[in-house]
Amino acid sequence: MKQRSEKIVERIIQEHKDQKKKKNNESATHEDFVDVLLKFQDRMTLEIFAAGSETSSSAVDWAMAEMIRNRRVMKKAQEEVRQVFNKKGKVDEAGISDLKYLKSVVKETLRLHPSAPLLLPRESINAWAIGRDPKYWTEPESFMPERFVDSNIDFKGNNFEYIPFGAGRRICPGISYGVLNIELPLAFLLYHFDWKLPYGLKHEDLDMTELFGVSVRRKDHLSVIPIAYDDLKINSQEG
Ligand code: HEM
Repeated sequence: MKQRSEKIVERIIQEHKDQKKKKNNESATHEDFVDVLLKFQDRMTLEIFAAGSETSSSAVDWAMAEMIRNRRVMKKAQEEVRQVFNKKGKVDEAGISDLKYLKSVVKETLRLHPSAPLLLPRESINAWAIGRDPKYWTEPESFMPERFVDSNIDFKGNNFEYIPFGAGRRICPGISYGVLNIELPLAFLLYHFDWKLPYGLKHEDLDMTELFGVSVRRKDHLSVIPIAYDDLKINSQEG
């Protein structure tokens, strides 16, 4: 029964799409309810895709850059990830909740580098500046995930000094998905690889210049050399 009704809906959608193609060449266009729904669906899909992709990928980029610059943090986060997933030999979603320190790394990343710094469309609020305000944060310019380890501050907009996802009625509806979309790739990157900078660059000299816009991206692409964990394990067994 379900299959039959799905087929009927699919046929209606296809008919409307075909008609739309035909109508594009004619001046007078008449839209019915299905046409409007199709338009709405396309826009929604696009908007949700846009809202959820660059925000998370820019956070992953900044988290990696901060950890590469702060070797102590990288070591601690990597040890945690490997300790949690070593038995399984691979990273999976189920183990992410055990990554207490990595979760703090993500929080600290979004404090210093909120993906939507001006909380668009609320241009009057600057989450970037609030996250670095010395009234609320000790050593605000330092990357110290420890500040979140035993703290109650979360992403839900209850603490106005920390609002990377906004607050109140229009708070980001994609928080859980967005955060997982940062934590999971980071866990993969830290589990499977060690990271070093090319051309003998010093970690502490890594350029962190920001490029401001709707989002705050790195001005320069992050170029890093991955060293596979499997190779490291083999080398340490041989040596
Ligand atoms: C790191 C990831 C993300 C960050 C930092 C982020 C941040 C934000 C911020 C600051 C807002 C504006 C809140 C306000 O106006 O007060 C927002 C709104 C929104 N976000 Fe996100 N977001 C992220 C991921 C996502 C994902 C994954 C989705 C969807 C799957 C999503 C969907 C939306 C939508 C639909 C709105 C508009 C809500 C409204 O106006 O009622 N976001 N987001």
